[in-house]
Amino acid sequence: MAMTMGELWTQVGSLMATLMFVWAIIQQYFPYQFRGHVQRYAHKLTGFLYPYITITFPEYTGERLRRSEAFSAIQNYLASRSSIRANRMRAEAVKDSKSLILSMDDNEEVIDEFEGVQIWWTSSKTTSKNPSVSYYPSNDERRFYKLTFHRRHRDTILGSFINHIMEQGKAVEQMNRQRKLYMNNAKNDWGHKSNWRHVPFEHPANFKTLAMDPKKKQEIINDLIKFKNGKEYYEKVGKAWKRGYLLYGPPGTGKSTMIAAMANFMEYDVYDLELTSVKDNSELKKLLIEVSNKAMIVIEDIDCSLDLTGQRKKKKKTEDEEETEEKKDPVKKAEKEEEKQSKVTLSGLLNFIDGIWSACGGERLIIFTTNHKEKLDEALIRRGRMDKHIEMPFCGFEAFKALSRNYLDVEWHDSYHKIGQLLEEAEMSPADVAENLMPKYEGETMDDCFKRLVEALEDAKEEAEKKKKAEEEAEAAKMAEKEKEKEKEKKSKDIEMKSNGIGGKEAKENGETEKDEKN
Ligand SMILES: Nc1ncnc2c1ncn2[C@@H]1O[C@H](COP(=O)(O)OP(=O)(O)OP(=O)(O)O)[C@@H](O)[C@H]1O
Ligand SMILES: [Mg+2]
Repeated sequence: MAMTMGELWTQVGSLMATLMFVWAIIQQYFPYQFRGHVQRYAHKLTGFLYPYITITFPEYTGERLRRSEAFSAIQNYLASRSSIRANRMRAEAVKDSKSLILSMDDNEEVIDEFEGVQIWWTSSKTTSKNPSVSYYPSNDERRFYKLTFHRRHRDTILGSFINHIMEQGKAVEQMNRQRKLYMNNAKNDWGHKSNWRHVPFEHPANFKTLAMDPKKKQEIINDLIKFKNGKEYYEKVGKAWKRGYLLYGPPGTGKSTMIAAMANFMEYDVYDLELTSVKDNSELKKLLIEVSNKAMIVIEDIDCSLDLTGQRKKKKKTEDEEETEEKKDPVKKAEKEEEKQSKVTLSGLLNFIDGIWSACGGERLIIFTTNHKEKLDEALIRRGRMDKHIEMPFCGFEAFKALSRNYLDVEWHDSYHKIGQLLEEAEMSPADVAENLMPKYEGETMDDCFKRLVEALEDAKEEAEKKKKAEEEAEAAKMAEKEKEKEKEKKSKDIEMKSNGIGGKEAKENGETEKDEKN
């Protein structure tokens, strides 16, 4: 019967112990010069008797005893391999991980397989005999994983298996990682080493509950997947691995919700950049350098962030007017102060998006949102900077259906036809539709919610009609005014021409008399 690995080890282990004991005695009697030769022969003999290779991965490495990346990767890799779970496991809360990591307990052994090659993993620990005082908790207890395989598979293991476990382990770590929402520190926020502060990112938005045209949604999902898997492609075409999205549309149409859904889908950290808190272009650059890979940099309401458009301040107010306004509204005053202090320019921002520094690090999405796309500088949103422009429109019928599925768990209702028609005529944001669909008190029925929505849509329709009528009237008045102006201009031109005509004749006559006199 074939010997199991455990039995083989027991036998080989006792043989090795005997050999080591004999070797320890022998080396006492050998002169120093011969000891190297004897050691070499001893290793050869061991290799002959024990055809397995072992690799040890200690938990802490280096002088400062940092937790080894390889150890963590193996821990995650083994935890993800359900087929090779050990009987005794230990659960650990690892820093930045959103769930407990289960790994095999000390002195456990599991069998793994890679490309038909059998591999043995053991987890052990050594305890130092001279415990010393240290800041590092595991200084006297060193854990390690040991990988054992037959020496005939050396190339497979060293060539591809080690890379495979590192990649797999890191991917699992990425999935288990507690994602973070970063925000840039205000200039006067002293005492922070980093320019970013963070909190756990726990937004529940996802593409399933995001209400929008399904085709458009799928297109965005496909675009994101292509980007995520596009490392080689970006390398091939010589482009930095980043992509810009511009989300535009009226308030409450789901731009911020879309950002959260994207971040959850991609499993990226989110860096919410408040441009008004950035002192100048060089501070902006510093912030960029600190952004990690697999991240999403978001600048919300880009048209309001800074005077990047040159058009934002529509009407110049007099200093007196501004002063009285600021006195009345302290928030406005604070905003004004911030604006005065921030010297980030359009070119600084363009550099931030696709300057040479933006390529330091990969797999990043840059997202801008705005309610007024037309106000933005063309250079800021051209393809290459903002590669994909996504319009978030008022609520359409498909988006409404998704919202009623989310909020009321319903696929169809008698009022759907009417609501569909009203949505075409009235302009209502998904935020308003959702608010009307949400039950307001215990026992409020689905019918009540739909009734409320129909009423709200009818009001909105009326409002939209009024607005349209007012706009048409204003347009007509403007046209009439223009016509009047034209008429007035024409009249004054006619008068001018008439008077010029007479004047011209006189001038001609005068000119001729002058000529005659000369002759
Ligand atoms: N398309 C949508 N799908 C699902 N929920 C939505 C959608 N649009 C809006 N909502 C709901 O309305 C609320 C407001 O939406 P959100 O903050 O995403 O709008 P916005 O477009 O970012 O608005 P603003 O331009 O004012 O920042 C969200 O909390 C969300 O619940
Ligand atoms: Mg928003």
